[in-house]
Amino acid sequence: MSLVESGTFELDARECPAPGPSEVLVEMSDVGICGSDIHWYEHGRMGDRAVEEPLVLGHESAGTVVEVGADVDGHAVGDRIAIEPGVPCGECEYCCRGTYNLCRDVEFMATPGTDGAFREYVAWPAEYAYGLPDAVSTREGALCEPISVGVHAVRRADVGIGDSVLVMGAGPIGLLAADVARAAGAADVAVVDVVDSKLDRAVDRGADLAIDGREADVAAAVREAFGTGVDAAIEATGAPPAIESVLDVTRPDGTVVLVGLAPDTEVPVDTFELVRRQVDVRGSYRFANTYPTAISLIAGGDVDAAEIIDFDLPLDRVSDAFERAAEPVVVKGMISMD
Ligand SMILES: NC(=O)C1=CN([C@@H]2O[C@H](COP(=O)(O)OP(=O)(O)OC[C@H]3O[C@@H](n4cnc5c(N)ncnc54)[C@H](O)[C@@H]3O)[C@@H](O)[C@H]2O)C=CC1
Ligand SMILES: CC(=O)[C@H](N)C(=O)O
Repeated sequence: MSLVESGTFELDARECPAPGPSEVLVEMSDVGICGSDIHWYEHGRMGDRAVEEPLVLGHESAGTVVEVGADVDGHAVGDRIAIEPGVPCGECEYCCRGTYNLCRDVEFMATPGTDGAFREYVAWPAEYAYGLPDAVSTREGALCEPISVGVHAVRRADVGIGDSVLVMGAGPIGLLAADVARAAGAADVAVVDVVDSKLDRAVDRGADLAIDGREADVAAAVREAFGTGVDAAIEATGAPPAIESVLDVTRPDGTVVLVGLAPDTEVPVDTFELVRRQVDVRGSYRFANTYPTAISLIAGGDVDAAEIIDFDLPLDRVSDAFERAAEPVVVKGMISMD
């Protein structure tokens, strides 16, 4: 199923790909709809990149191996796997350092030039396919991708035992990052959002404090609850007012990790305050070396991946699914390929 222009998907018949020697052929079963898929669907472009050829969307995916390339070890036909959607060049400075999320030549699913996972079969490098244990369904395994964004952000935030953490935004990234922060040892987790049902959901999932960003002065609410501020804050909205206020919620020597992405986001920054309070402000881009951790977090019950899913629809209802996934109350929509 390809996006041919903004708002239009078309079913196109393609040959089943043949896996290369180091690839596995995967029959897809579950694919999540990410905010970036919705952005491509609604606008047909992102920044300076546009959909000029039909593009298969979907990069949160899992399925079953149906064929293995001649050189593949460690995967067999019948294995259920989650697919890591970015394949880096493996040769640049960042790949060599292990921060392959920063590779400039990465081929990332569902971006122009690299088809995504809303299709029956995907041939993918075995190195970026991860076996799922019995305790993890393919539906949950597909969500290793947004969980990985959370794992990377929590690592960037250096969250440790006993820490207090604020997560701005209770979308999929925020809710999953909150679970990951708890698993990393956070003793107190506060979540901010501007949608009632999402605040309720954060509390149901274990947040100690839910702050309504429409009503509260977030920094004042944080200080009331946590004294001089939280140890770490993770921004997962991309909304300028939230970005502005997240810079003011940590204690002196705290860490703010910016995950939220929105084109052309500019916010006023009081650098004097950031310097005086010695705040670390860090970006967090995609993820590297996170899939095994994401799988263990689901298997161990630390991250409730299934709970964030609001609906599953079949591939032939992909347009309905995208319209529904874009509703502000929806956290995660999935396409079920079976
Ligand atoms: N850095 C990276 O590698 C990645 C960044 N992202 C970005 O992270 C952000 C979060 O992703 P999703 O959870 O998928 O997005 P989402 O749009 O589903 O969730 C954002 C949440 O923020 C809430 N929100 C909006 N304005 C707010 C405000 N002023 N205060 C508090 N909450 C507010 C919304 O109600 C929503 O629940 C997006 O900007 C996305 O583009 C997503 C994946 C990877
Ligand atoms: C990592 C992501 O999920 C993001 N949507 C992206 O395309 O970078």
